Amino acid sequence: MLLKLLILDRDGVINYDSDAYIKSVEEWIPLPGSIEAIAQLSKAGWTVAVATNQSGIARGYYDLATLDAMHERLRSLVAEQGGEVGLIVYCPHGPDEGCDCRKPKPGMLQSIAAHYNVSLTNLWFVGDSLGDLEAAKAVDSQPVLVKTGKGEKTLGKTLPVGTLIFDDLAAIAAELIHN
Ligand SMILES: O=P(O)(O)OC[C@@H](O)[C@H]1O[C@@H](OP(=O)(O)O)[C@@H](O)[C@@H](O)[C@@H]1O
Ligand SMILES: [Mg+2]
Ligand SMILES: [Zn+2]
Repeated sequence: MLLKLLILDRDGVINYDSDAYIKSVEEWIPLPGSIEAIAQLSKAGWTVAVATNQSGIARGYYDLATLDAMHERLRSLVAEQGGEVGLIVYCPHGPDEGCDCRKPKPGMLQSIAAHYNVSLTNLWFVGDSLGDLEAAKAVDSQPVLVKTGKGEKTLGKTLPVGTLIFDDLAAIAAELIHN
């Protein structure tokens, strides 16, 4: 049976983003409807994974223990709604380190697809930044833009051909669960 896998960007898709980075669990605040959306998708048989740039680690704004605490918070909130979060992959590197995992490079998408042994082709990757969409396009996945976080600003840029656009994660969940 084909695994129903959905990959999400984190900041600006699941939780509020900030130009000052999300530096603590207290600053990590879910966007309206995002926890419920993930739980509903999970309960409908979807595996929901996360691919997130976290250059704040390289910049020294917060440490790995804090990042893990944010992700434990995400997991517990979704669990409270009866759902679960799959693999969370992050890039802790800075823009100048030349790593393979920092979006718009597709390394994190490739890692997640390999973990679940699924094809990246047409796999939906949901993000709010152009780099998210470009990462998806690079591996023939389906770029999906949400208008939350930096999404409205990203809308003004030249998007990869075929990018799907939704208001928020709740709208994506409704689309995937009911179609
Ligand atoms: O949206 P995801 O990938 O989950 O995470 C984005 C964050 O890592 C941060 O990425 C930074 O970009 P730089 O890494 O400084 O280019 C800035 O855009 C911050 O506002 C943002 O919080
Ligand atoms: Mg983002
Ligand atoms: Zn990296």
